[in-house]
Amino acid sequence: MALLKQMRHLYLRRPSGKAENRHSLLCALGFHKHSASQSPPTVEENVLPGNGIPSAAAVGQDTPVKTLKDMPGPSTVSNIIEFFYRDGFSRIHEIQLQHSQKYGRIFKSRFGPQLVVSIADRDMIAEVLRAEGVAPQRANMESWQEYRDKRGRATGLISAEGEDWLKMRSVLRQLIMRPRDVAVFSDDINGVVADLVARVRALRGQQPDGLTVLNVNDLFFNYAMEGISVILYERRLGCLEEQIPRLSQEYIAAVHLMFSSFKTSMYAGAIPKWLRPLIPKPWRDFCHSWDGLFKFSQVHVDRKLSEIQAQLAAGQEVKGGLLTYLLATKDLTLEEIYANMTEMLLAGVDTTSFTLAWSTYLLALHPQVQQQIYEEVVRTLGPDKVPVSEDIPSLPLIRGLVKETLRLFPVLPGNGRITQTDLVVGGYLIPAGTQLALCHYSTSLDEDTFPGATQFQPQRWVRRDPTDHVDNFGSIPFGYGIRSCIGRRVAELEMHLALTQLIQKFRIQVSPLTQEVHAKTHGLLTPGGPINVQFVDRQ
Ligand code: HEM
Repeated sequence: MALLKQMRHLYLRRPSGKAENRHSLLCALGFHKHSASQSPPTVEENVLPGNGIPSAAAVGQDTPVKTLKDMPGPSTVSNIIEFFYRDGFSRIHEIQLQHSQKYGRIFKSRFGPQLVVSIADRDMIAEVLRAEGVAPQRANMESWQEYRDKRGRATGLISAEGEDWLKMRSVLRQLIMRPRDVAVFSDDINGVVADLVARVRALRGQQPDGLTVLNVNDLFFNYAMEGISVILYERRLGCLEEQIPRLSQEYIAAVHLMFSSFKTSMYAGAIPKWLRPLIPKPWRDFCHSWDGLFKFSQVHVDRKLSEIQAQLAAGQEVKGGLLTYLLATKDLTLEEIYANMTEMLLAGVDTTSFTLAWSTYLLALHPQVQQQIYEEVVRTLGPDKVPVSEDIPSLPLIRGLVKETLRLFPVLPGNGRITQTDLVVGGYLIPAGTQLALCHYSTSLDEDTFPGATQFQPQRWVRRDPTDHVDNFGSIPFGYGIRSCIGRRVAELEMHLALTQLIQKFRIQVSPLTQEVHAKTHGLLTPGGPINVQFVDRQ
């Protein structure tokens, strides 16, 4: 990416304390609502052909505005029963659907002291997101902030707010937000895809039928981990090798553990501080998980820094990618680099791997659809050509496959926003500071927006002609607007390149070992059981 001939200002050691260089970016850059400096998605990012969508639901001047008191919703007692006695935490997506059917497209719920307004309507969601200010807030991140204060760590994009967030976002968005920015990673990702294909062959060879890969999610976890590490740390970890190097193995095991314990320890933030001496485990686990995540990133960032310093000392040219660029430019402090690498790793592994696991499952369940996609791939690339990022626009069904998978199984079944001004939505006055839950799982399954909503139809995303598109907030798996997923293009590249090659090389079939797999919520929307699929050679 960047050719750095001279780097005199590299970070030499880890500064202590929190992020430095906080200056009033909001004022200095003169940001205001809908400024040109924001990065609203292109039309192409949120399009769905063929469905006319009315303009966002508006409250007429004369319509009397109702208050939150008037808003329907489940009682606190029924929520407690649903979540604690009926294990609602693993069915949050289903409860979202049930509640929206029972109470309507906007309803309120109370979780202890916290009031949440849920919105399960495409147009109301559009209204909220389109009205966002310059630094939208997703949720209360007090516990994340508390950990960072305690350890003298900086916040990364996920946990930062206000000017800190805006500063980091404006640096990172220039590096990985557009398809052409991530196109440079094509070759590196294809190296990882080659190892994925080899790993599929090796794993199926270990099964009696010579075809089945058990629990593809483990395989895709390793693929996603390897893929994101190549981009974030500019380094291969060996996650897809037969013998994973010991150091990498330890890291993968630690990170694996962290990802799983992390999700449960998320509840640490929900337990009031005064209760911690009585119930210390969640907060202890929460801190422990973050210690591990930060350590992992720090090792790799520090290693890169040492390599660069050695190259400079030897008078060599320094070439590199994202991390090299960040270390060289000092646009972010070293602590901010640690924090962002940590948070991007956290956000970039499970999300991509679950989506890939669901995609292969859906392909296996729908051989005819798979055949159509295969024909498109072979028509466009032939049976052997390795796809690169520039080929993806010519593979609309591969893009449709990813979009349709994320519509049926949005990794984040809901998202949050804290309102920054008073808003009127759906006829209700919602005061500033209210936590909103945007119910993407429900809107993704709305028949009005997606006829045949429960069916798997990647072709529904293919445009019939260039004018065949409308803004669509029914399915926005990466969010929308200035606070949307910064890793979207990276994730898409990893998924498009992997799926294209898997479809090109293998017929993917359901294994007799696979039971029907349902989704469950475990922080993210995950496969509720192992997905075992057969990979049959095409040639
Ligand atoms: C299938 C893959 C992925 C999905 C579905 C996904 C989805 C999302 C969603 C819904 C959000 C919240 C957006 C909002 O609030 O409007 C988000 C935020 C974020 N994602 Fe992703 N993501 C994926 C992959 C990745 C990857 C690979 C990375 C790392 C490069 C990443 C890094 C982030 C970060 C840092 C944020 C916080 C952005 C901010 O607050 O400014 N994500 N993602």
